[in-house]
Amino acid sequence: MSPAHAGAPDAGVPPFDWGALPPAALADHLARQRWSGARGATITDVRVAGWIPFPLDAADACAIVLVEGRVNGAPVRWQLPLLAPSDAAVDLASADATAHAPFRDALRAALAAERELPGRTTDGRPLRWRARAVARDGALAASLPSRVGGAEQSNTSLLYGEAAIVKLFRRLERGPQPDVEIGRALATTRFAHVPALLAVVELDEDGDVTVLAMAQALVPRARDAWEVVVARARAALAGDASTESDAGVAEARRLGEATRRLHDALAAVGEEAFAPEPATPADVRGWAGDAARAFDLALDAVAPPPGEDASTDTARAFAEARAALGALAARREELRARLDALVARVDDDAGLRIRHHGDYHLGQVLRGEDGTLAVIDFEGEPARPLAERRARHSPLRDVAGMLRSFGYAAAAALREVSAEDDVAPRADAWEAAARAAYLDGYFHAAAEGRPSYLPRSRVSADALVRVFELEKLFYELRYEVRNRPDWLAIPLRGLQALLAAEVR
Ligand SMILES: Nc1ncnc2c1ncn2[C@@H]1O[C@H](COP(=O)(O)OP(=O)(O)O)[C@@H](O)[C@H]1O
Ligand SMILES: O=P(O)(O)O[C@H]1O[C@H](CO)[C@@H](O[C@H]2O[C@H](CO)[C@@H](O)[C@H](O)[C@H]2O)[C@H](O)[C@H]1O
Repeated sequence: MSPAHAGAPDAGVPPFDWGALPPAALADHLARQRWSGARGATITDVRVAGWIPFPLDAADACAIVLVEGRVNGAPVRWQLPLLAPSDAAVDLASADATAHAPFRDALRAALAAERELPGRTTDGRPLRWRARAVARDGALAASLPSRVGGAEQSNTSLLYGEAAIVKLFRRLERGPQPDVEIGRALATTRFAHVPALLAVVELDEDGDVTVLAMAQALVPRARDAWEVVVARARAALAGDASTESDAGVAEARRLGEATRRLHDALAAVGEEAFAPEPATPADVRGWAGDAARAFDLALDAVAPPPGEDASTDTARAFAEARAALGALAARREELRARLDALVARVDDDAGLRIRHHGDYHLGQVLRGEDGTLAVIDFEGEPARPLAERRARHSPLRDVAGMLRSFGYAAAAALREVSAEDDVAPRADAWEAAARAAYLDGYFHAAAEGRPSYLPRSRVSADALVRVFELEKLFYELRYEVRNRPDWLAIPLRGLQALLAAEVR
């Protein structure tokens, strides 16, 4: 690669030709990252689409590089903050600027100063990187020790002391980013369980705006509800029912109440993009269709990859999932009939479609040291297109997501105990108690009665939750195939339980 002119370099920093990064090295790097959403996939047509030179105090060339490619034929765009790779082999993993403290410092300073930086596309059109403050509370003003977030996540988060967290969105789509949109909107409501939005970074391409990053107030020393609830499930399995597990059920009820408050607030935001709309019988049929389609996608996802080595643990997990989904495929008509019966049960009593969280699970609720809850990550399911993630939907989809998460927590605790301990019935009992408490918290949180966004009858509400749980479960099977094949058994356990209840 020839170092060539690449925008306006800082004095003393050797210029670097970002446009000449080899597509093969980029494709290989992306296929290894969870944040690419294409881990293990073949990424084709990879190219550098543009870059914004990012000045650092240190003498390293750095840029926010925009990369385009196709995953299974669909176009995807990513942002890669990179330092100029020093080796001829172009090791992009070690060039990731987020791992480099001077980059993190420079990013914080740029956010605090609301900097604008010029860049250009590979074909010479201008780009603008623009930081904008949302709250001027000084959380980003001072230099603080920074680190890269350690959580398993879909993007990359940078933490600054105990003050702020900056999330760099990795897969980019033009238009409003729901995480920012909902964070801003909730700040106008009485809903207190959301960290303050501090700043936003946008990319301006001749008036087309893409959100690149957001800064939020950090909840210091937070534990997420996943950690807390799995600990409770573990205690329940150990037979310590009197203390920890009872507390787990109380925690589930509190989460139910917080979810209800979240939906109350989202339904009350006075903006066009948030205005509730009626959920029609056609919508309900569409949601059942989504669940059926999610099943087909899950079935495709567990197909053996070409040249699979059947002796590996991953191949065995795939084979197990294939067998379970294959058995269900043979009963496809039955599944369809069951979905139709659920649709009929709801009829015209589906409530309203409102903005909702969209990827709600225990990992999305933080618990501060004082026990305060904070809901994060309003981006929606990362694999869905932006338009779907911003669409209004039944809020019961979030309820179903959290119920699935209790199933995950029970299964995760179960995985830790020896197969000889016959504790599966205890895991089932704990999950049933947590589910019941969560639903009780959600439906009975308020003395003021049922809000108009919920179905009038609990029978309709429960039927909708069932449809969304099935859809989520099939989504999870696909998610685990791509990201954690050794966790495939978890949604499979949920599938068996749901089918025992639903398809007879
Ligand atoms: N405001 C916050 N305060 C403390 N930790 C946070 C905050 N926001 C996110 N985190 C941490 O960062 C992780 C990833 O955040 P999340 O928004 O879920 O990212 P992603 O969209 O990439 O999955 C969370 O699981 C949590 O551990
Ligand atoms: O990265 P995101 O948090 O936006 O969401 C994705 O990753 C989640 C896992 O980190 C995944 O959630 C699934 O696993 C959780 C336990 O790790 C469990 O609590 C959830 O119920 C289960 O769906 C989520 O589906 C995915 O979109």
